[in-house]
Amino acid sequence: SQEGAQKFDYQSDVARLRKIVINSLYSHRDVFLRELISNANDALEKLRLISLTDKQVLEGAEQMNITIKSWKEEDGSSRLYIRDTGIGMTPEELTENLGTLAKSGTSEFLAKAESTDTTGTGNLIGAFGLGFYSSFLVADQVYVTSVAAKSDKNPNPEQYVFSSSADDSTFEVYPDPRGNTLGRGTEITLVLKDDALEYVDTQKVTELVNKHSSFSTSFPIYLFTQRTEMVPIEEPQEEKTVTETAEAEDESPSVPEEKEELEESLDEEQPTVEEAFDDMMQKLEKEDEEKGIKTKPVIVDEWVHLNSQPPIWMRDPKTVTDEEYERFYQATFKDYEKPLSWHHFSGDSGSGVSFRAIIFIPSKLNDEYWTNPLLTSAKDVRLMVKRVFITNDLGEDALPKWASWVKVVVDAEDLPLNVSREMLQSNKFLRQLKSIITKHIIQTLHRISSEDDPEADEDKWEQISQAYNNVFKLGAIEDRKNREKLASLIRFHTNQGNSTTLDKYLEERKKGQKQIFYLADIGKTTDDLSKSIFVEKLHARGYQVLLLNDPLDEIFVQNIKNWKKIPFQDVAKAGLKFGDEDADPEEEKERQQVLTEQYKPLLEWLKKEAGEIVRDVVISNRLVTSPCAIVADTHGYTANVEKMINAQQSKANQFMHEYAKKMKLLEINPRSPLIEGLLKRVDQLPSEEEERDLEAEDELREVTAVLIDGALVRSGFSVPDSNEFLTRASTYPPSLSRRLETAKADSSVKPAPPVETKPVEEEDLSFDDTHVRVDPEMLGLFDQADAAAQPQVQWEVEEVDEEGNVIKPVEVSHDEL
Ligand SMILES: Nc1ncnc2c1ncn2[C@@H]1O[C@H](COP(=O)(O)OP(=O)(O)OP(=O)(O)O)[C@@H](O)[C@H]1O
Repeated sequence: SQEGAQKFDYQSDVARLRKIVINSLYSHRDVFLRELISNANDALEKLRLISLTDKQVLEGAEQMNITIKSWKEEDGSSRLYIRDTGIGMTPEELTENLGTLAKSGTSEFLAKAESTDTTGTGNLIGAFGLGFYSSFLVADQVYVTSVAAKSDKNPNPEQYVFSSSADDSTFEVYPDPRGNTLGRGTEITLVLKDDALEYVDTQKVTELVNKHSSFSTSFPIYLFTQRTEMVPIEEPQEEKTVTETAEAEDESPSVPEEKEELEESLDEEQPTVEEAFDDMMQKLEKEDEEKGIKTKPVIVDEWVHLNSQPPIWMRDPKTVTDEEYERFYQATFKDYEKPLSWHHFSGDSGSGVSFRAIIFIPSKLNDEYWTNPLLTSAKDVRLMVKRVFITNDLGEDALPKWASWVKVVVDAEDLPLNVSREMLQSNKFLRQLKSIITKHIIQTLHRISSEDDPEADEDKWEQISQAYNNVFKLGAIEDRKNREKLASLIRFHTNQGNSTTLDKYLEERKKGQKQIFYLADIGKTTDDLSKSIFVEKLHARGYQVLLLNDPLDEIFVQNIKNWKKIPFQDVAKAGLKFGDEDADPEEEKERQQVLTEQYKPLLEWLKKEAGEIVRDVVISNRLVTSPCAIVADTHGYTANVEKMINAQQSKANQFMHEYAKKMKLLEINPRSPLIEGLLKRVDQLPSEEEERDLEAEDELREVTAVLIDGALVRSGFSVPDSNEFLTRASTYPPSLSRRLETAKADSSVKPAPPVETKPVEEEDLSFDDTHVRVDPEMLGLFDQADAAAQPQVQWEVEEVDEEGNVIKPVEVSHDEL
């Protein structure tokens, strides 16, 4: 062990992590280079950021870059050096940063990794990033040599070494006996394992850097290479550019100032293995001999600039391949899955700032999003100024809440480099950024979904729809300005077994139809919903009903209220109209009156029996085979809303709730034989008080109770005492139970008229808005205090498009996208 060395035990989590890395990730070991370069890049970014306010940190090393060198030592070991001139580490930081794991969620990660097979772990790495410990995938022994940047606190930083072998449970930290050779920054020395010698091959390294790091690293990466040149023998000139191979290893890599010249050599073939070298020599000698010149081969050292291409967002989108976008996304946002889609654009904001940006749509939302969608704030808007990373924390309001999942890189040309908290609020460009990004997300989505856009992609839209359908609902509720555009993206299931959008629904509506029919019941399957008694007649007649089973649905519908002026109609509520009711409303009224008169005794009887539950009993126009249904009055709660309200902790207005709960109607189906039978039996009851048949009344009361309870259940409401219902049903005389089950109504219906051909605008539409509303706040969807303190207006920032035109806050129809 080295002189002055301090020995430390790894923190237990580190020991576990290293074990996982070493044991199970063999097939993923290429990642080590990406991880080390990413750390180097981070260290350089930190340095650059501090240097904006404290110039002295730059002392010690002039340039900011990353250098990679592979070398075969005299002792036979092959080593890979990855060095950066970044912020560096003090000996305390070496111990702290490399000996412990500070990351949150580490333990869960470890537990997961230890319990999954290697393929699963491969994915985990991508998501988690193993960082420095991945070194041990390829190295038996690792040294981290580091000199921290100069600061007031640390005016004379010294060079220290962290040393650890792959199978040690301890590590050492000691002062470097060579003194300060780095100037500033960190050098990782990997003593490669015998089975990892492929990484000394410069071509292999070049390949890996190109693949994983070249787009995401904003500092130059140089790779040490050697090239053979033929030098004429006659003129024994000083070999300035030629170094003996053995010397180079002592020298810490210093990168030539004239980088440009060297870049071309990237494409040239570089002999890296001995056979290739010999071949080359022979060829060159032969060529020179042919020319009659006497030459000898010499080896020229070179630092080749690997990432000489401008960063991906600065390039012309036409020149960037899909694969490059995908790799860039995965490396930058640490997602092991590919993005579903992206949009690369540039613009000029009204405040004169030109910028370039790429927005990415991840393959799925992370779990956090739905735990509290309105409290999550955007974490992945990476702001750069002239290629320099500034921040990925643009504050609470960087994006609307519904869009907090989007991943963005944005590079602005003329923004002060020291973006502070206050600046985020006061800078005009940064304030505009939100609407610029939002607008582009929506445009991208519309392009993929719209049927007549050249970029439309049905399969992709299917995937996006799967992952983001609810996000669009949330967006339509939250973001009033973009409500229409977001709502038009939502897909709904229907009773006809397909899915549809609101626009398509209107296109396919029937003649005369002036309502958008929907049935909402949280948690039911769409299959269950399609069998609901409220849907039966609409379905039989051929009308489309949207089947909504997500908690957000009801809130969405109630917030937007109508689509293109056609109101939504809950089919479980009063007010349902087909739109083709008999031409003469008088006639219809008359028929209703005749029926009401005919059924009067039964209606009265039922009203007495169901008085606790419903406000009134009426003849139904919505039932086909079912004998009866419980329907919410216009001002009442449907079963779904009642469920949502009951789930709420605080029932602020108890009186209102009790009132709304009572606002139900019992509708009976005059065509049901059961109802007809019931009418007969009520009629048969003796009318004179003294002749009452108490036994017959009791029996009838039982039948009625079963019927009402059944209606409650089938209408989605809960039965006051469901046990009682079951007992009642089971104790009922078998003959009657059987009748209850088998009695079938005449199920013939009149089919709906053909599809409406007139556009919506030409129709005479009027609707009332007296329906009971579910207030999103009441349902705890929005944080109440928050919502009160920050009214909706907070999103209404002044919007300026990329061309600099102020966009007036007028409603833009989604067709204009
Ligand atoms: N080249 C370096 N220069 C300066 N500090 C470094 C360097 N490499 C690592 N570190 C320090 O060591 C810490 C641990 O590194 P490690 O790679 O294990 O995790 P990370 O970089 O924080 O996370 P991850 O790589 O998973 O994103 C870093 O956070 C950083 O502070």
